[in-house]
Amino acid sequence: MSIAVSARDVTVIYEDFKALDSVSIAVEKGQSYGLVGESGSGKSTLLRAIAGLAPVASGTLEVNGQTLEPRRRDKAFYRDVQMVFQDPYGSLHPRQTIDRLLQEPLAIHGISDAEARIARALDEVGLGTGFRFRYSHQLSGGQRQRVAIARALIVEPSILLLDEPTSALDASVQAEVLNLLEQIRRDRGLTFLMVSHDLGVVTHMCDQLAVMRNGRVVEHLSASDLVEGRITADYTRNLMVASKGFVRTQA
Ligand SMILES: Nc1ncnc2c1ncn2[C@@H]1O[C@H](COP(=O)(O)OP(=O)(O)OP(=O)(O)O)[C@@H](O)[C@H]1O
Repeated sequence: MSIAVSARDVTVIYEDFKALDSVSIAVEKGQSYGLVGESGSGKSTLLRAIAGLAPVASGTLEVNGQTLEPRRRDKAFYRDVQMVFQDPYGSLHPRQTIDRLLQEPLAIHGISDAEARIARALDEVGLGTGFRFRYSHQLSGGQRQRVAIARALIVEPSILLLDEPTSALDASVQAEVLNLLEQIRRDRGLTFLMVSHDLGVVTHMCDQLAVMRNGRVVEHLSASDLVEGRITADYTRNLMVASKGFVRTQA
């Protein structure tokens, strides 16, 4: 099995604060990998380090077999690795139409068949072309997050970095968006690296996970390790108690 994303002994230091301390993970191609831990444990910092947005002091990052320079990413990387953020209000300009928001990444990457791609992306996220000329401020939180996902998908990445993609949404909308993401992952054969503070969400979505605390990985687990109780760290047990449990989703 080939590796899509690898971090080896990655340390990130903000001024004098060590936000990541020698963190290693390996995400296989096509896998859905979770990063879980309480607030401030370093989950988003790891995603940002992969995206070239955090000051990596030491260690090695690789994407699809290519070693990444500490803070430089080439254009092909920004097409192949897309991020979806927690806040669908902050990440989409409210005064732009959905059409404009979807055209933007196509223009950045010099992709020409906009009509077909916009129609496909809107269909894939369950919005349809009727939404194309609406403004993002006219949409609900769940609809906005669908647009954010469409914006990531429209350039045909192989990897999605998902930073708490549903935690700003109501529970029922959260389940719908998680189901949608899982469907898209399967249909497109994508690799997911997904951050959540909620072990229930990660267990539902991910095959493998790393439990993080104070900038370190406490343990690496598979989803079945969790379900069958093969846990070694008390910290992970406490997270399980604090999590909402499994997110109930419709098939
Ligand atoms: N730009 C920055 N400058 C200084 N410290 C930072 C910066 N970004 C993050 N940190 C610190 O690094 C630590 C890890 O932050 P990070 O955002 O990765 O945590 P997290 O696990 O994603 O938390 P949350 O679930 O609250 O988003 C925190 O203590 C945070 O205050």
